[in-house]
Amino acid sequence: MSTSQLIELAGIITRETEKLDRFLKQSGSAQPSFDVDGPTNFPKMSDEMKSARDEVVRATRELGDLVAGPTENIRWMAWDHNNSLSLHAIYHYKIAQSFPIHETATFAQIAEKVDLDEINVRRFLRHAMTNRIFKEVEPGVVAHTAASRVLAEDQMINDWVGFCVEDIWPAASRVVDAINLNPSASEPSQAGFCVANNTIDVEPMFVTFGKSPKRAKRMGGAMTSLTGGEGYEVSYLVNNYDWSRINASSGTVVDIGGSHGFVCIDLAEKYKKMKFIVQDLPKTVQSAPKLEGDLGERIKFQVHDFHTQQPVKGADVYLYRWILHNQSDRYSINMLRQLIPALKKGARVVINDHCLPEPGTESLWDEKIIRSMDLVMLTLLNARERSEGEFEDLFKAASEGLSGGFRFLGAKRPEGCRMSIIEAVWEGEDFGGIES
Ligand SMILES: C[S@@+](CC[C@H](N)C(=O)[O-])C[C@H]1O[C@@H](n2cnc3c(N)ncnc32)[C@H](O)[C@@H]1O
Repeated sequence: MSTSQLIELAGIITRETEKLDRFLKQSGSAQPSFDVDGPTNFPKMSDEMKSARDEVVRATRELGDLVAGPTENIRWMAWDHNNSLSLHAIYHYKIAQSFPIHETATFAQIAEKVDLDEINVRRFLRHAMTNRIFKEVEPGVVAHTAASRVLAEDQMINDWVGFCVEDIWPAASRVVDAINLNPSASEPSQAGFCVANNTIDVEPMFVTFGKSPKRAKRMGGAMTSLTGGEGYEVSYLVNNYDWSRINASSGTVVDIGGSHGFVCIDLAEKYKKMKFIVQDLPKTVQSAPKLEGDLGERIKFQVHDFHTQQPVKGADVYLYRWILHNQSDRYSINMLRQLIPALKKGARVVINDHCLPEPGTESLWDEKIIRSMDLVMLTLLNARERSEGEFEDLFKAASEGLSGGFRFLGAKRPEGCRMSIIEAVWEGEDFGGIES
């Protein structure tokens, strides 16, 4: 009798889990645990161990889904929002912070502390406990777990949860309405977020957040929590692009939407001859820290709206990091066109963003994260993540009607990195002029 898929998956789980277990023991690392004192993250590990861990996650999910069957899976998947609901209540009422992590509290004590009816405290927490957030150590008595401890102690995870449950979730529930109203889904002020916030055709999310320091700060923390994780380090961009070629000719990089210039600072520390212009909106440029000495000499800040014509002519690289995924195709194409009057022949446009994989080329879990990111961009801004082919299409559209134009050079994802480096070269007319 041939081995069934179930047994095959179970075999993978056993084999790969044994590898992980050996690694944890040999490295003297703590065993994973749901206990309040359990580790909050898996320890750093080699690529081989990372792939063992990925296999355990993939195979256990696949096995679980197979034995549950499609009807059950769909039935309960459609209830996923209840996870957001109990998490929202915990976030909103600061329940994780309501009693010390090594102590217990009754539902009644928590209710009094957070000023919420006991029946509601009980039902939110008993639901969250099914996700191992808190546990009931004896009837009516609650203790922390590793997960509730993270909520109690990690401000950035709290920001992430708050942004997801209070900003993204209500907006996601209005995306279909937003598309029905405006099927092209290309205007940032017509996104699901705007329907949910009564700002449709009034203003995009960033303007709404600009009026609410609390929401803006929370989104900042949420982004730091996401992009501060493994696979998002600036070092991947610094170490996986041929900057030495630009450095050799003391070339210039324009970092468009470059915030406070931290990418350019890292590049400038490694490449001593390169020069940089960091462009951003007035408020961001004004609040950028003053750079001293050599860094101050080589890194300049400039106010520039990237929807308007590029003022720095003849630079070697125009860099967009975490920029184009905030824009629909219509706006992205316009932004690339706005570069053209500044471009010299051979100038490079470098994009550092997610690049959607071909379907089925990554684990379902990794694919789900990146495809969810694409849905979130739609939800908040009518923007999108793109595949390599879709990036190429942007450059083709920006070159339309021009002789030469952009030649797409491709996308590459450095090993271990979640983002890709996407590049095109300008082969149209030389508009470089004098570098400003
Ligand atoms: C997601 S952040 C990316 C920052 C940085 N490039 C990085 O790698 O983290 C987007 C940046 O674009 C800037 N920005 C937004 N709209 C802009 C505009 N119209 N013109 C120039 N910069 C803009 C924001 O102020 C912010 O610094």
